[in-house]
Amino acid sequence: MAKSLGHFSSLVSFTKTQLSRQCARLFFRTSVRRTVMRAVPSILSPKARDFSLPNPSWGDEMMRLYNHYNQQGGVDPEGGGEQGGRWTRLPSYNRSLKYAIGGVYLSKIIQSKARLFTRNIQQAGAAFEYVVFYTNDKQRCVCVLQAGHLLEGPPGHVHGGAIATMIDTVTGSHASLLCAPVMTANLNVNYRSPIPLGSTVLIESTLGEQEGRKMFVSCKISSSDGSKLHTEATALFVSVGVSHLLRG
Ligand SMILES: CCCCC/C=C\C/C=C\C/C=C\C/C=C\CCCC(=O)SCCNC(=O)CCNC(=O)[C@H](O)C(C)(C)COP(=O)(O)OP(=O)(O)OC[C@H]1O[C@@H](n2cnc3c(N)ncnc32)[C@H](O)[C@@H]1OP(=O)(O)O
Repeated sequence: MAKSLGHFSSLVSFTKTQLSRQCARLFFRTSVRRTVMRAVPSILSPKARDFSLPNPSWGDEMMRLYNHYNQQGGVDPEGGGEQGGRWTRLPSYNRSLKYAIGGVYLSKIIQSKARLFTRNIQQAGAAFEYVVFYTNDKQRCVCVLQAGHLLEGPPGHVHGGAIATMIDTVTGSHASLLCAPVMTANLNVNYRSPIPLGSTVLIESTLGEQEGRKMFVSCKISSSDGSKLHTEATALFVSVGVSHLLRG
């Protein structure tokens, strides 16, 4: 009896040692993994950051318009609600290719360090803060843009190149919704009135004619209350094969 008890207690202490070793190993592995994950979250994080969600840099006007379009069944303030006027938010990542279906391998082949131009400034609110919504029928898109202080052109106002960038981005995203991948073949911009730095504006994109691979899109930028027209533009997008992107 005493012998079998001794056997039992040595078995327990052996199991305890094994368990504590395993726990220590597990703890070590977990804490190492946690440290690595903390150190390089952008590489290992399984979840991509969606830049079109609110962040603390968004001002009252940006938030008001975001909430307006984001509400389920939110309708166009200009009354286009019946014609596909429900708005859906378009997620936005800084690696559009990587997060497209089948794009993860292409993004490695093309350029692993590539980041979307409008989403690569670290400081929230410093440059392009924007969110794009599209209608059910995908005929229209609206973008709410808050233009940060790094986008200055004429003193106190937004740079024309930054405005053209946003027009290209919104109309390009719009064309991509219907036929990705696309490339801008032509962009015409008429600057009607300057956009104050720091202001929130609306960029509206409307799909025009579609002829084979060609998609014509028109666009206007107005003040957030719609009272002032800032910019008008037309764009032509041509849908391309993936091989066109690989050719360089
Ligand atoms: C799995 C992959 C997924 C990838 C996509 C993933 C995600 C996308 C999602 C979101 C994207 C996010 C944000 C979007 C942000 C920004 C968008 C930015 C887009 C750009 O910033 S992009 C850079 C600037 N862009 C270029 O760097 C283009 C250089 N260029 C070329 O690459 C070629 O030039 C091309 C492809 C345009 C055409 O070349 P091509 O050989 O394919 O076709 P071709 O020449 O035959 O033209 C076909 C028909 O278009 C007519 N046509 C052509 N060009 C014209 C012009 N300028 N004016 C009037 N008509 C024109 C022709 O007259 C003919 O018309 P027709 O058929 O009637 O004869």
